[in-house]
Amino acid sequence: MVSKMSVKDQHFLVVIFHGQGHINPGQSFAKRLAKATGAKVTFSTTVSNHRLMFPSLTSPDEEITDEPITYIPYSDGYDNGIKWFIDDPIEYHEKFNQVGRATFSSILDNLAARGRPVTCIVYSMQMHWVKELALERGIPTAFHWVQSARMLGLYCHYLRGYRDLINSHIDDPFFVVSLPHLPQIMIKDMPHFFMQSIDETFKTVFEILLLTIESSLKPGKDGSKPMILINTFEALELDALKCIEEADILPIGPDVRMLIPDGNNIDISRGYDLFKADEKAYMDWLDTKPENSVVYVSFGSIATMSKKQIEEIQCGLKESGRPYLLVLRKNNRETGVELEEGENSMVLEWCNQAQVLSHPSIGCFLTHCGWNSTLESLTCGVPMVAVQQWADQDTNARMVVECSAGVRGEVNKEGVLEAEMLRNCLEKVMGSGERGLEIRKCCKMWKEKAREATRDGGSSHCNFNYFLEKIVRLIGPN
Ligand SMILES: O=c1ccn([C@@H]2O[C@H](COP(=O)(O)OP(=O)(O)O[C@H]3O[C@H](CO)[C@@H](O)[C@H](O)[C@H]3O)[C@@H](O)[C@H]2O)c(=O)[nH]1
Repeated sequence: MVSKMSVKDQHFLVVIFHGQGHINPGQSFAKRLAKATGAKVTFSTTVSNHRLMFPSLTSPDEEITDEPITYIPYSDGYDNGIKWFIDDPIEYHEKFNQVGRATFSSILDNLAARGRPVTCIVYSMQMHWVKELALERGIPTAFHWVQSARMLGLYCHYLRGYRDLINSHIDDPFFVVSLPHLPQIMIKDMPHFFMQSIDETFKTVFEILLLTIESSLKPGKDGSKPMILINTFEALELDALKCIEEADILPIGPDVRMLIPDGNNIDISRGYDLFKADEKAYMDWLDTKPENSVVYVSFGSIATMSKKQIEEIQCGLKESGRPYLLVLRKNNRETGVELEEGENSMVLEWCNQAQVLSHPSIGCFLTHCGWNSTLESLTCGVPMVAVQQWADQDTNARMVVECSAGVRGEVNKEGVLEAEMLRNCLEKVMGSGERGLEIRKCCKMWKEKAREATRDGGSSHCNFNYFLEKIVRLIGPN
């Protein structure tokens, strides 16, 4: 058990790369940290994201305290959010490395000058310079990996000797690769960053990603083993967690919005989002629907869908005869697609996904398999139809099928999930056939295991305490 007397005097700084997929697990982790320790916790993301999270501030870059967390933004050099990092990644990352590093460094100086020196930094993807700054200043760190352990394992194997094997078979999608501690995997199910045909955009993003992983594996200033906190749980990825020996690998998840830290109650309280939730009374609408009847559709905060894809999805959903809740962000609406709404369908711009997935009427999640969505679905026991797009999503979709939490919606040659395929998938997952029964049984099991992990004495709870104990050991009592 961690001595609260020593840990509560610390000041944790959780610093996050921009994007909803990073901000959500980061915020959940920060809240959990504050609740478990009573220590000061500061959360920092880019100015442009801070402005979206707090749109009504008088001064847009203002520090804000919403107990128990204080929010202080750093700049990535694009405070108006004009250049999103994949529009021009080379220019973005050049500026991000300079401006981000400098402004983040000033935050550390300012906090120290105000008598609130940071004693531990938890940082996320693409931010290799945080580790460098922390090493210079002797501040202990932990890397917060917000994707699956399997993904981290794949990247580490790629870095540690398997790059040539993977690259030499990259054009053979069905070639099966065997890697230590991971299930055999076909080339087509590997992270799309491995594909040599990817353009410069993704190459740069990938290089920075690898750089961050490499730097996260460096020991601390005192030679201590580095710590990697992973947003997953042991029961889901026991083997994959053994891929890396150079660091303390600590699965501490699921860090999802609906779980109260260290408890098994449901906390539907909102975190701060980059998008405004739709004002339609969607939760009331869900209340009118029978248990396990509604299909929830969302493709996360980045993916865009073609007009054809949206039409096919709407058509498949309508033909399935099942009620559906479809999230389509503004950029998807600009395709000019006609949206159909009626008694059995609702289209939203954004919602509180954790709250929606926790509603008993939800029977299936048609998802792009971003890691947060995948984990949220598992934590809520909702079966999935997986239609992956990029990055880690192929690998996540593969895992969904392997752990019988859903099926994959195969796309046609144009990359479109056709209406008929969608209808069949929904029938497989929600229908009365054997496969559906099996999937629903497994989803209940995953829901229980995910919650078990974060309860007192659960594996994630113990790993979280190990992290706190180690930090206190590294810092020494104040
Ligand atoms: O209407 C919505 C739609 C989404 N969400 C939330 O937004 C987050 C979306 O995250 P995720 O499912 O991971 O998708 P992306 O936004 O696409 O995340 C990016 O970042 C993830 C973490 O690195 C990767 O796994 C993904 O592949 C990558 O696209 C989740 O927490 C959702 O609950 C809402 O709250 N409301």
